[in-house]
Amino acid sequence: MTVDADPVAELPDPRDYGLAVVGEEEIPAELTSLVAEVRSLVDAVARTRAGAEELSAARAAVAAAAAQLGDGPRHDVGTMVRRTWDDGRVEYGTLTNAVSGPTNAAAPPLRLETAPEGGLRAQVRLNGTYQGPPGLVHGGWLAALLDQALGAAAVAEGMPGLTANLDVDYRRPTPLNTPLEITSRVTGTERRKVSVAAEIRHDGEVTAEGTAIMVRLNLPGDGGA
Ligand SMILES: CCCCCCCCCC(=O)SCCNC(=O)CCNC(=O)[C@H](O)C(C)(C)COP(=O)(O)OP(=O)(O)OC[C@H]1O[C@@H](n2cnc3c(N)ncnc32)[C@H](O)[C@@H]1OP(=O)(O)O
Repeated sequence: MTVDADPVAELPDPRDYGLAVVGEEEIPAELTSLVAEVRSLVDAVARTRAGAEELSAARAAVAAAAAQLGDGPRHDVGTMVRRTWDDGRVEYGTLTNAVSGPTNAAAPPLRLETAPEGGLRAQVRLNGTYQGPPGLVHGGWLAALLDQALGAAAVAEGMPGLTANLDVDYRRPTPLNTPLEITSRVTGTERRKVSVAAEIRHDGEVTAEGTAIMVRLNLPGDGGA
């Protein structure tokens, strides 16, 4: 595929588009650990065999926690989180992104990093709440993980866009509760189309792989058509 679209030199500040922005470093450590607790709680609730008394006590404790946070201040839906990479690059994602939002307890604990060989990589372990077939990750979640990694690869190259097309191949069953490696990279650009590829591996073997066309957002000063 021809490469005829340059990445934008600097991504615009979402605040210029009316979106609130929170710096990743501003997320309190207490919130990060609360999110981790809630993820464990959801898994525990999904598989508990506790008796009625314990369940009632747990429900009351959860209701108390919900009441404590329920009336407090909240970020607006659409709030962006700003991430500053070691080399000074800045990128934005949604704070409560369904697949990697750092404050979203319903999202897997996915954090993509720059890979030494180019593109992005992450290690993630999916608990029982991501289950499809017995002991295996649900294919919809695998597609979601690939979509996120694919989109983030384009963002990391300065070419944020929306997924126009996503192809997923499931090569092998993907187990729960074990480390999975996710990799992604840009493979080409053509006008506003950014081609991206990603894989999920377990024990070094590809269990799922995907390709996508991300259509770049029309941003001021970019090289897109
Ligand atoms: C750190 C943070 C990381 C964040 C990562 C986020 C990852 C998550 C990504 C998502 O989940 S995005 C949400 C799911 N996707 C959407 O909601 C997109 C919905 N679709 C649209 O909004 C529009 O269809 C779209 C923006 C994709 C394209 O509409 P446009 O009017 O802007 O573009 P246009 O139709 O002019 O097409 C531009 C080029 O893309 C091509 N194209 C459009 N749709 C296509 C398609 N489906 N398949 C292949 N190519 C496609 C089209 O042929 C054309 O190619 P050429 O330059 O060669 O002429």
